[in-house]
Amino acid sequence: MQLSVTGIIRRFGPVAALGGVDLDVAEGEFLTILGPSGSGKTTLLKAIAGFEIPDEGAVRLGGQDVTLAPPRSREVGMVFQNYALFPHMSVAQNIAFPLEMRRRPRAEVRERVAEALRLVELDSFGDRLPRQLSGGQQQRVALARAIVFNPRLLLLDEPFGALDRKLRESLQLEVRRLQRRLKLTTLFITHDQEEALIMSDRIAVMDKGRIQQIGLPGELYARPASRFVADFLGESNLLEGRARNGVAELAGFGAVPLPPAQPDGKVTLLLRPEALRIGASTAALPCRAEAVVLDTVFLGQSAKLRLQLDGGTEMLARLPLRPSDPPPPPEGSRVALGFAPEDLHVVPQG
Ligand SMILES: Nc1ncnc2c1ncn2[C@@H]1O[C@H](COP(=O)(O)OP(=O)(O)OP(=O)(O)O)[C@@H](O)[C@H]1O
Repeated sequence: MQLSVTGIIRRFGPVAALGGVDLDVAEGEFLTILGPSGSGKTTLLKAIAGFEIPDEGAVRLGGQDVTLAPPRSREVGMVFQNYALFPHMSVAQNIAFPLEMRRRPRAEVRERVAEALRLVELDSFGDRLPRQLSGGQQQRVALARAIVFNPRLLLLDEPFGALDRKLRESLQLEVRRLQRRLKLTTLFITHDQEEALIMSDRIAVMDKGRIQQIGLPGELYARPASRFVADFLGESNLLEGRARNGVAELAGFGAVPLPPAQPDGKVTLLLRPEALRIGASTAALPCRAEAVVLDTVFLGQSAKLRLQLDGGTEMLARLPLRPSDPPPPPEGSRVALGFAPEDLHVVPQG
């Protein structure tokens, strides 16, 4: 169901955990709130779930104002990082709990629990206790419990935080598949930018109690609206320079052409590490410099290089590697670097 948050403010003493948040999540959309620790993500989720009453602003679900409604009445499913299953109840009893609370008839409970178990692929685990399951399985039970009553909205607060990488990745895909299939409006919280890029229809980047930018993952990555977003989402080279007559003077690279209509004055330019090329392939590029390799990290399908330009500026490059490619240049070697000016993004000042 459509969720709309308008002008939410929540203060704790002198701290404004939320400093005026506006957010619309469309029906069936998977929206991620991405932000560093302390940016206000959990406080926002609590205000939406009904565990925090905001000082100002409103929360609407399907057009209905629920700002002051008790959590139970909102019909919202939630999954947290620490599974929060009832340890003395079986898996099936855990999943049945929200239905029992709603006093659903026994036959319906049985049917819905079986269906939820099937959806999270734990059909044969109904009689086990939570402690007899792995972390990933427990989190799937928590998910089944959150969706078994057909919630109007699903809230996920760092649900994979305690899991190892492989398990995280398979659960990310599983949750996404399930969410699409059930067309569940979902708000997902993470501080992991890679997870946000993998899972989301849209991402809202939060900092200091405010949404700094909201958009499609590709849009935020390619055209961040501020230095903070450029830095927080993905790896970045942020180059400072001065623009004059459509050209910026950049240390090491010389005059670099800027996009049309760029006013004169200070500019911050974003160049993603994968846009920086090194070695022979730079010969035909209009923006070139020389650098020393400070270190090289081999990552399997790519290598990450930290480079230092002659003027002292450090840059990051990411080189895609095929199995037949020669090894990347080692530490201490001198290399040519270059990029195409169309790969630059001018980061708005402010
Ligand atoms: N009950 C509270 N009392 C006082 N301050 C609080 C309370 N809850 C949150 N805060 C403060 O509000 C700010 C936002 O906290 P919040 O938990 O929403 O951040 P977060 O983005 O979810 O962080 P994390 O990723 O670490 O969970 C922080 O500065 C926090 O210290």
